[in-house]
Amino acid sequence: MSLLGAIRDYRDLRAFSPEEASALCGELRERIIDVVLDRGGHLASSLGAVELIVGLLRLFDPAEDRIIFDVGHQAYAYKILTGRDDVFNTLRTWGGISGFPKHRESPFDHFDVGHSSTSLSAGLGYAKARDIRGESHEVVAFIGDGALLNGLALEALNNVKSADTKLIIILNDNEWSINRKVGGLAECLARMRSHSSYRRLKAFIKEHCRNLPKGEGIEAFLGRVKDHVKAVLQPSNFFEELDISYWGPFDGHDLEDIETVLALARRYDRPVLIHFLTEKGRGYRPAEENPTKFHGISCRPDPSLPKEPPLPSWSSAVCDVLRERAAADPRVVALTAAMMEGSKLNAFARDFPDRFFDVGIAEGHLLTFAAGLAAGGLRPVATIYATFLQRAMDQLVEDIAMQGHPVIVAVDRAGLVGEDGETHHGLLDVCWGRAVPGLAMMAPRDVIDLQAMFDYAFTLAGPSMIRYPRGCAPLVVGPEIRPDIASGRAQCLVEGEETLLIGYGSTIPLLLEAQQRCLFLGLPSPSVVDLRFLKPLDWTSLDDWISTHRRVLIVEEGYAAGSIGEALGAHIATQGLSIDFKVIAVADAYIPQGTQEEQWKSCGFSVETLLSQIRPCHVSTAP
Ligand SMILES: Cc1ncc(C[n+]2csc(CCOP(=O)(O)OP(=O)(O)O)c2C)c(N)n1
Ligand SMILES: CC(=O)[C@@H](O)[C@H](O)COP(=O)(O)O
Ligand SMILES: [Mg+2]
Repeated sequence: MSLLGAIRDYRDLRAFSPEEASALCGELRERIIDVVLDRGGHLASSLGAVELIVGLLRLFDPAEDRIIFDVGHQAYAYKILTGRDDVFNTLRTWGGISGFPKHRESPFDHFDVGHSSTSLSAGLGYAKARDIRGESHEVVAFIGDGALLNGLALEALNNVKSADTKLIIILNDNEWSINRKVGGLAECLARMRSHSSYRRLKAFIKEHCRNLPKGEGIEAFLGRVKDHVKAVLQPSNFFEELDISYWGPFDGHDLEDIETVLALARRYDRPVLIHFLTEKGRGYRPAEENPTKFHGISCRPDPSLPKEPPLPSWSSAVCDVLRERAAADPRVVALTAAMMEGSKLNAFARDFPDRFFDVGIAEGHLLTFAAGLAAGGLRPVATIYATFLQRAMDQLVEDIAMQGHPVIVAVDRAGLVGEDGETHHGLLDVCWGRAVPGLAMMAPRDVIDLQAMFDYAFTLAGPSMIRYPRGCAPLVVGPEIRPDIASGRAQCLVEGEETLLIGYGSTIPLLLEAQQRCLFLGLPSPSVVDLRFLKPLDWTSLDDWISTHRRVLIVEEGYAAGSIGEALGAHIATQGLSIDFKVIAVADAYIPQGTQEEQWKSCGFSVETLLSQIRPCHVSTAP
């Protein structure tokens, strides 16, 4: 029987010999590789963290101690070892387990994650709560070298001293974010990787740990560590300056090293950061060689499905537009917050290296930096996933919109995103964006409108937001001829009767499909309208269209609360119109992982749901 198969409980790990523990790491890697190549997921990060997780579970007890992951995309081995091996093959599927820690999934997942750089703040909170409640468990925050460079993590580091509590920080340094990590602090960390004084400190800790007497002597030893730290640290260490003991760097794949130092950390009474060096993708050659490609991979394509020539993704269509604009206008610059790969900006970065900025995982900074670039006379396009825009709403309001800076915020992954699940959906940008004075908001249904909207946004003197979903961008949807985008007009794609179907962006193909199905079923054809502009809304056209229909259905890939539908409903009510009105949007809930299709269906984005709304109207008019 395999070692993994023999484990009934993570506590069994403690009885493993060092050889068995290290063999177990090999088995965990095989399991992760098998499932993730099939299901998709965050392969490279999880492979790199296996020994650290095994070490943690041999030294700490998550039933008592709190282990908090950052982003949570590296925690697959933890899931497997804390009772989820038998369901691990349901990873990221509808009804299966999440790709991220979830406290509702397991009592050993102490903090839900997905967005980065929260582990230190949450860890400090847990630690302080422990102190105030007079408890004595350990709190461990596990953070990657990319996530550590985010403002939130730095704020937490700054707070460690005044919080005056013990926190163990595991820094999992694999030298990568999704792409290479960037910035001055990244370089500072890189220097620590090789600085000889840190190596001497490591040698000191290892040597003394081995001979550390149990119980007695620990305080004296720790005093010596402190003195030694002072003696060897030249130049000053960023973490030590913040009053956080820095230990390392250690080999994050050497279980003996890991366990030695974790054992010491348990007995230490101060906040400590332990710097481990790991290899992203460890144990799977393609991922070791290309950690960016294997950071996150999709599920294996179904071989029974016909292979259609792939359409460009929305992200690459945007990159094409930006390259074209940048070639024509030297003021155009493009920005990302650590998502160059996902936002498909590689070609822009290659063609315009001086006009491309990856600011690291720093969404707030991204938007204020863009505001400064615009104020300085450039035409910045800040690309950002809708979910991560949540981190920067303040900057969108205060630094961009309120001051009227002509920044284009290109909102990628707007809507339901599939397998990453609830932490990664972009369902709030419309409700919030709509409320921001002075912000123009658009949503293209195809590449033609995408180009037109960017062209138009570049002519504006103020800020704009263009939202598009995860997935492929259709080249043309509906009529190719359309109202000039500068008119701000919505477009009626199909003139029908009785029912008016309204949508924008991703929901337009669905509305057209429903309209076609009505024709097929012999029902009256509904009208179909694409809003194109979410702010300002084209009220004049809408009033005309609404007044000639008996039923209005608006379908939006965003939360219903604060939706365009909500505004439309209020408008219809104030006009005192007697019209059947319904909003199909995402209900007041978090939508779990699954395919985008499954999530769409669960939210009522299906032809069947639309037909069920359209039919009663028809039935009521039947003789
Ligand atoms: C707020 C936020 N911005 C961006 C991301 C996307 N993202 C997920 S993992 C990651 C890289 C994290 O690097 P690191 O912490 O070093 O972990 P590694 O993948 O190297 O293990 C990024 C940018 C995110 N999850 N949250
Ligand atoms: C963990 C994380 O936040 C990213 O890796 C995210 O999963 C990327 O999503 P896409 O696959 O949509 O680029
Ligand atoms: Mg990293």
